[in-house]
Amino acid sequence: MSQTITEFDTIAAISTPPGEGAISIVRLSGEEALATAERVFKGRDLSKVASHTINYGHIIDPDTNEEVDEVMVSVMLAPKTFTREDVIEINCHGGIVATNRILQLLLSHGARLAEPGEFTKRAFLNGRIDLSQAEAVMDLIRAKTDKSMKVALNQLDGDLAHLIRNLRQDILDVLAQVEVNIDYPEYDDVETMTTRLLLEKAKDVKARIADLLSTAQQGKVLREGLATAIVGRPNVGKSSLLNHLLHEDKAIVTDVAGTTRDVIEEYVNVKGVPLKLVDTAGIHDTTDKVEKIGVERSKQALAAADLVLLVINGSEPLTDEDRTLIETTADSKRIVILNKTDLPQQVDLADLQKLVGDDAVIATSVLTNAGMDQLEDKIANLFFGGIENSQTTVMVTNARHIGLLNQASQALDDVMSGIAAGMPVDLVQIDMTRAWDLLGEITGDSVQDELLTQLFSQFCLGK
Ligand SMILES: Nc1nc2c(c(=O)[nH]1)N(C=O)[C@@H](CNc1ccc(C(=O)N[C@@H](CCC(=O)O)C(=O)O)cc1)CN2
Ligand SMILES: Nc1nc2c(ncn2[C@@H]2O[C@H](COP(=O)(O)OP(=O)(O)OP(=O)(O)O)[C@@H](O)[C@H]2O)c(=O)[nH]1
Ligand SMILES: [Mg+2]
Repeated sequence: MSQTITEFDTIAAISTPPGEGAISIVRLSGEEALATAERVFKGRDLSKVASHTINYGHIIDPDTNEEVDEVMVSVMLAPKTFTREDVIEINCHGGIVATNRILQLLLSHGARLAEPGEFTKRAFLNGRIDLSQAEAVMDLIRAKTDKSMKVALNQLDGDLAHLIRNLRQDILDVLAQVEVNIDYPEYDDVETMTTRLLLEKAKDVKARIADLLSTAQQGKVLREGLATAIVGRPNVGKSSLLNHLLHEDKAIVTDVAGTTRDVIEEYVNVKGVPLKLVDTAGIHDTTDKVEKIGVERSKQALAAADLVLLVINGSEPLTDEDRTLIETTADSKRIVILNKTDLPQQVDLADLQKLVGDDAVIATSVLTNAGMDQLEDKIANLFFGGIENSQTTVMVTNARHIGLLNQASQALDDVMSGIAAGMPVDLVQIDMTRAWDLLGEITGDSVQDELLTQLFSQFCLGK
């Protein structure tokens, strides 16, 4: 589909964030991009300048002759452009008014407002990038850590696409071989030979898909952040811990129990692991109306968490509430933190270890910093075994890709069980072809229009 020549109208959008800034970019793409820009630009004759040049001049409203802004205009002619179409970028003074007026002028002189992601969609439809690369553009913009940016960048460079293409090619090769065997049988046992070929390839491709899927858990965390709930009784130091991990005094900390009344959410980068950190109101029985709602929300955050940091105050004896929390979080991935170890201790570390079970307890003092580094290491190791240093660069980070890989793996299982059950080769072929199709949806080689529309609609405007 990426090879078909399609006619596109000329689109325009503001490609920089809305609001005040030093410079804003209004971007145009399509056959009429140059002509549209020329209608509102006074300066050098843009139709005569070399491609890939930037040109000083003014934007003038041709209907009123009014000067709108002083600008620099980049002229990039097809095909060596972001969309493979003619692209014009107007670099204007940042600020909402001038930028919007320029966009409006372009819209009334030949361009249409781009849909979100439409520039990137064109890069895909015109064959410059595949679908996984287009999706990587968005991941790159939303990346929260160096590592997640690197993974997205590799995907943008086509690493995942390359891997998927290899898998598809291998399947195609074996399907072609099967056809030949069926059409020109050279041996009597051609059926056995052919099923063996299919079986071996199904096993091989399935194993390679499994490798990719094994990166998915990490990949998803890199993309979305690990939902981490800090829970514990009131006043144990939850908000202090959040502030410490953030390196910022975000949450209010006081010695009054019940200080945090609502759930606070912040992204932090702990040794390369992006955490979506949720500070919660201390969980306990309360009659205070506001606090009660906070406690309910804490319980919800707890239920939604990928990781629980359960904080216990070592300077006070364990209470029933502590014990209940230890019990209710037992099935979650959790780290138990024995805090306030700078004060005289009322909780014995060894006893607590025993009570908690397998999980190591980390003794900390947010006040003196003791144990904090150990805690950060533990969080990082729990999920990645030190992903920051890992060499894996091809990672599956995208829920759509994960779903398709799982389905393809299932189709390969069907190939194998079909063969085991002695199904005729042409039926087995169908499952093998299905695996090939499903993998093609990742790269967009076989993909439905609605899916494209839905995917690109999640993009930023002007991207
Ligand atoms: N001003 C500006 N900055 C930008 C972008 C943009 O569109 N405009 N980009 C938008 O995301 C990113 C850069 N990405 C780009 C990717 C490909 C091509 C491009 O023209 N590719 C051609 C030719 C490459 C070449 O000259 O060798 C191609 O691949 O055929 C341009 C930008 C980030 N910075
Ligand atoms: N000595 C000592 N005090 C601490 C430590 N961590 C927190 N505190 C103090 O304990 C008090 C409560 O801390 P917060 O972080 O507000 O506790 P919280 O768990 O968020 O409390 P609520 O929001 O009320 O549930 C504050 O006075 C903190 O300064 C610690 O490690 N040692
Ligand atoms: Mg608090």
